[in-house]
Amino acid sequence: MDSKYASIGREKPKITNDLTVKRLKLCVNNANTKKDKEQTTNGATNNNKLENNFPKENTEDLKEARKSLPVYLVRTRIIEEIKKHDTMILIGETGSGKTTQIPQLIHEYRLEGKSCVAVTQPRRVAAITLALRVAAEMNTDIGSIVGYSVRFEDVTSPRTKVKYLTDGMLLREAVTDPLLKKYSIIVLDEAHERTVNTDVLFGIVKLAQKERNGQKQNPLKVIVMSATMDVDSFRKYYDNCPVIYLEGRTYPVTIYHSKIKHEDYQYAAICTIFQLHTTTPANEDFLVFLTGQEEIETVMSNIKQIAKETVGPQIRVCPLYAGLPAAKQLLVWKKTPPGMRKIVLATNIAEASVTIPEIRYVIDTGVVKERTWCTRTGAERLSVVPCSQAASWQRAGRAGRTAAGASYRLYTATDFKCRRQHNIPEIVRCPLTSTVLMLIATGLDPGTFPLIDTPPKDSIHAALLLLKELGAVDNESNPKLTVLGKKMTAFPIDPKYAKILLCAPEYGCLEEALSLVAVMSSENVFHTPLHKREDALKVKQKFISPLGDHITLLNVYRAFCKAPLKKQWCRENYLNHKNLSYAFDVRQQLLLVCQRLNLAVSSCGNATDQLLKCLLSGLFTNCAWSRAGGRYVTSAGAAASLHPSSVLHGRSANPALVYTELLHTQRSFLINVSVVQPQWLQQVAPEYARRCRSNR
Ligand SMILES: Nc1ncnc2c1ncn2[C@@H]1O[C@H](COP(=O)(O)OP(=O)(O)OP(=O)(O)O)[C@@H](O)[C@H]1O
Repeated sequence: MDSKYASIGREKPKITNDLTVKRLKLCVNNANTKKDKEQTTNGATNNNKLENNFPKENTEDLKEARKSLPVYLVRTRIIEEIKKHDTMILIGETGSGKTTQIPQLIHEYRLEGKSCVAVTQPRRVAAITLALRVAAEMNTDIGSIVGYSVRFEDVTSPRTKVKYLTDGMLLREAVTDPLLKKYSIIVLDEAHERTVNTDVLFGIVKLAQKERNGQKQNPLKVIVMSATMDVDSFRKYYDNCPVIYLEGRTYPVTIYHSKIKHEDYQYAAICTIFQLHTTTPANEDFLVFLTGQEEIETVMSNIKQIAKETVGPQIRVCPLYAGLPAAKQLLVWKKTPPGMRKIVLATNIAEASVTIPEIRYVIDTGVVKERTWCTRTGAERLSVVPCSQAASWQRAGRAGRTAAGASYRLYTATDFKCRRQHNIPEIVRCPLTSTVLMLIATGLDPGTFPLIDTPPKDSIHAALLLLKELGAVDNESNPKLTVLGKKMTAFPIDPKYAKILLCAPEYGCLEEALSLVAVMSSENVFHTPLHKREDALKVKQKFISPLGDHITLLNVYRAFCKAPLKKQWCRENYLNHKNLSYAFDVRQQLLLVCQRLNLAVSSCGNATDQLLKCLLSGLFTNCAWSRAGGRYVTSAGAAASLHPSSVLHGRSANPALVYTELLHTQRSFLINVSVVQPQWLQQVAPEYARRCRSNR
């Protein structure tokens, strides 16, 4: 072993028993119909205090639990290493105690001095639950010594010494404080995730450290952590910094691979759930990885249906995905009564960092929804792809945290071995407009900024061009932020959407623009169950505007706000209550930013032209022009059709449209589309109109 690689701790991890599962059989017993007495937990709470859903544990028990963690057992060695090095990489098994213990130890040994230790997380649910857990372990209120900061929510105080925050939030802090002077130690956790934000943050922190440590004033320590990261790339990036391997885990996790290849992973997941459900004790909960909200809702309704006809403990099914309001996400942590099984259906947001205490079995479908982006056309491709080996290990690591567990992989061992080892960094496959804007706002040059993996040159160029056309920067070659651009950075949303809000006072429609941007920031608000499709479409008619999807969405949102019994009203109108409530929350937050910027909040009433022009002022690059046969061509020259979900689908063609998204599946589709007048483009974005005329 390289002498730079230290190894601390106990025996090797026990996570790699490769066993195989037999062909799964669905266990349904019609003779023993059991009513699912549990009313769904979805939206069952109007209690917005997040911590109320988080189980409270006895302080003495928590102290004992801490003492058994591998990290705790070697704490003095770890502290010595942290004292010795400015930067280090720490690799430790999932559940070994990296994220909850290292920041606490730093504070116990007062290594943070007079300032604070920041611990970044790629996802908000992880940042919140970790802070709650650590506050409980330290027997302190959340928001005092231990706090968290996530988009739209800052639960910290001047006393805070250990702060969990999303990497997006730390990036936003870097805009006003590029040297991150508030922190003496920054822990970059879950480094393997390779989101755009994490990758950019690595660079920001590296530059801040170089500057601060060079001046020998207020030096900064950096600790990079993960269970499954690509150590060589990171080590090279951080100038061959030392790597500490921490061995040992608290409980073993047995891995089972499917013997056969499954054509339908949802079906295989349901079969596995019921096979385990009928053969394991009720207090052993399940965590199932799926790819998105719609899939989770389908599987959830199947489980509830099958459970009615199956012998076994009562079931509570809990969804967990990014679009779910935070208070509802935390219902996953609420304890079930004895004799009831919890089945958590989650996207990859539950893949890293989180501990859901009673989870004993992970059911890993082995897939993830991944977005890729085409620089030339602006089309996004959303596809379900096999997840990396690192992701599979992380998923398995959600079991075995408070007792021994197992992970059932619904793919074969051979399939696993053929998969890529690590995630493809998001930075090489996603649009970079927000990132480039943030870098410029922080005073950094996007062209020379140090990144672990360099994005395609085209992506940076496309981002700079768009920012120039949005009026956020003055030019593309040596970009400086304009006054408008500076205001855009105040909004935690895509610069195109921020531009819509900033232009809205000019069109007298900020009330409506806020509602529309909030709904567009949420997942689909329409709920169209397959077996009630006709009914749902009939009910939808009353909201439909002949001008298209945006005004239709606004009609839905306005009606939702007026409805006294919102949940019932949503049910009757085939609308998704969760997503509309989320939009409501987002609108409140955006309104606060608008008020801070002194924007005039007026309403255009039914003057929809004003609102659509305003929409176009942010989305002018998203225009499509009519062609023969009901087809359209976008300003960037991509041929596309209206998505069947659009209210304009099947109606006569319009000369010009504005769309929210261009999605490529088997074909290219325009999603969320409205009718605009062709001459409006010239009025709202004359420079862009001239440039794209050649494509029409
Ligand atoms: N909310 C919680 N409820 C119960 N136990 C918890 C909770 N959070 C943490 N723990 C306990 O602390 C252990 C360590 O958790 P921690 O998140 O620090 O591990 P980690 O090494 O960072 O894991 P990962 O790499 O998966 O993020 C867990 O395995 C579990 O035993």
